[in-house]
Formats: sequence, C-alpha cells, structure tokens
Amino acid sequence: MTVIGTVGLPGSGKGEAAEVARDLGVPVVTMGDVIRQECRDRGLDPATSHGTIAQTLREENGPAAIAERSLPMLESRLEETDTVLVDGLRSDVELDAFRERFGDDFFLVSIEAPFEVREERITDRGRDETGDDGESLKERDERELGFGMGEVMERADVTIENTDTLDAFREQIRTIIEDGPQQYQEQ
Ligand SMILES: Nc1ncnc2c1ncn2[C@@H]1O[C@H](COP(=O)(O)OP(=O)(O)OP(=O)(O)O)[C@@H](O)[C@H]1O
Repeated sequence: MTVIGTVGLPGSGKGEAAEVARDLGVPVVTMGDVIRQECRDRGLDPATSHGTIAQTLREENGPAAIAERSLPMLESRLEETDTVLVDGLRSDVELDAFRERFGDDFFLVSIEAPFEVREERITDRGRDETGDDGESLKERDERELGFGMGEVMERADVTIENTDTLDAFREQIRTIIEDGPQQYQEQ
C-alpha cells in the first residue's frame, strides 16, 4: 500500500501530478473533494458553501479536520487499489494525521518552482480561478505559507524542482508512482 501526498505552492504543478496519477489509473483524493462531500452531507451547495464549510470544519474539529475526513475516503479507495494520491497538503497537522494513519506507507512529494516561473505558468494557464477573489500570487503564497505549508515542504520525502519541461516533470511523477517511492526512501 502506498499513499502519495503532494505539497506545493500555487502553480507549482500539483494539478499536473494528479493528472499523471489519473492517467495511470491511480485514484486521486483532493481536500476539495472532502469539503464538497461535507457540504452535501449538510445539505449545502458546494459551489457557494465551500469556503465556509472548510473553515467550520476546522473550527469544529481542529486544524487537521479536513485531512481526518479524507481518511475514510482514502481507505475505501485502498480496498480496490494499491496506490492512491492525496492532492495538495496544506499544513503540518494534516501531514501528522496522514503519517499517524499510514506510517511509512505515506510518501510526501514536494513540488517546487521559483515565484516567477509559477507566475508565468499561472498566467498561461489562464483558467478562471474560483475562490481567488483577485488575490495576487504573492498573497496566495503568504496565505498558504501561513497555514504551515513551508514546514510540510521541508518534511517531504522527495523534492521535485519543476523547472524543466512539462514532459520531464510528468515523467518524474510517473516514475515515483510506477516504481514506488522505495527507491527514494532507501537513499
Ligand atoms: N514543467 C512545466 N512546464 C510548463 N508548464 C508547466 C509545467 N508544470 C506545470 N505547468 C503548467 O503550469 C500551470 C500550473 O500547474 P498546475 O495547475 O499543475 O499547478 P498547481 O500546483 O495545481 O496550482 P494551483 O495550486 O494554483 O491549482 C498548468 O497550466 C500546468 O500545465
């Protein structure tokens, strides 16, 4: 069993990594999925209640609430398959929750790229970012780092510098998923 987690600032390449996983038939669980499910469980529309419910969950159940809610989702996927990917960890308490549950079977990949590179890629991506409210990349970085993302990145098992081509990046992610993280853990 392997649970691969990704962490990275906006525009670093987490979405691409999740795409690679899906292409390989590896189920992807995102924290967003957890929040959307919680909205539905409470009879609310995820489109309008996403932010409020994310905050409410943390207030009611502590800062690791969303990670903890994702555990049953991950466990049910792991009944059918050996590897799953958790997209986009945000805080060290979330990392603690995954490490506590999965131990060494949890493998964390930090995806990193310089500010200017991410800024350019986000501009090129050009998708309408919901929930951004015109927030600048600098502000988003600061908000994410404020949740403790910097510590999570430092505690990763492997760091991928996503500064080469998209193909090269996708290949690196594919190798981690296909060959298993053991190759990195043994180093
Ligand atoms: N190595 C690369 N070369 C060129 N483009 C890339 C590379 N890696 C990612 N991209 C592109 O950069 C954009 C940002 O990547 P992606 O959407 O995966 O980031 P993200 O970490 O999921 O960001 P966010 O947290 O904002 O959703 C995408 O359009 C992606 O296709």
